[in-house]
Amino acid sequence: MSLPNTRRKLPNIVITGTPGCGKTSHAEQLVQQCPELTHINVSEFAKKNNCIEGWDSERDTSIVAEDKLLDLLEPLADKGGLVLDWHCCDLYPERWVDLVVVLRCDNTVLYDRLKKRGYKESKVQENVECEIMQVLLSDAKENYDSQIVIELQSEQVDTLDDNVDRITQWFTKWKQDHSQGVSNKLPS
Ligand SMILES: Nc1ncnc2c1ncn2[C@@H]1O[C@H](COP(=O)(O)OP(=O)(O)OP(=O)(O)O)[C@@H](O)[C@H]1O
Repeated sequence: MSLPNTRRKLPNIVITGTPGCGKTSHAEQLVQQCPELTHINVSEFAKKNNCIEGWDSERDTSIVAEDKLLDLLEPLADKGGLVLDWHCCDLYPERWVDLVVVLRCDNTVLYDRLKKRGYKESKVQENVECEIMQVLLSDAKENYDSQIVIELQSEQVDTLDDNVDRITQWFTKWKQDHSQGVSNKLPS
């Protein structure tokens, strides 16, 4: 098992969940509250950096060249302080990741959000079924230590605020713990 790199001064946070659950809304609010963190919308990052290798017409979505994407993200992840916002979470090496936030959403609310986006019915259904089957939660638990995986509901604006406050508290504590750890290890 490759453990997180404790030499980083800032943690890396993965925000995952079924499309429409609120990953980008959470990530944007989190970096507003914690300006030391950098939000990476991984899907946009992949497009901007030519990491798209095709189109999945059945799923109506781009196919991402994951190896190339990981090579580009690696130096950023080594520095730390990333908020990685994408529905996939099982591709990042364990050593990069300090916290995995899995956002969950009520099926009816999610259905309405995806419909509002103009997604075709089959894509809406596929995503709602993915949420019902807890696919992203299972992926997170299978790929990372269960102690760093947290599940948060994301139906209302109030809960979004509460969730971001909780992640901010975790971030502040992580920094405190690790600054003590680093100073303890300094040679006399
Ligand atoms: N907790 C919440 N309360 C109210 N509205 C929310 C909440 N979370 C997300 N939304 C709304 O749901 C919609 C989808 O949110 P968002 O784009 O953040 O989801 P996402 O998971 O990043 O989607 P994608 O994976 O497709 O990028 C937006 O209109 C957003 O305002």
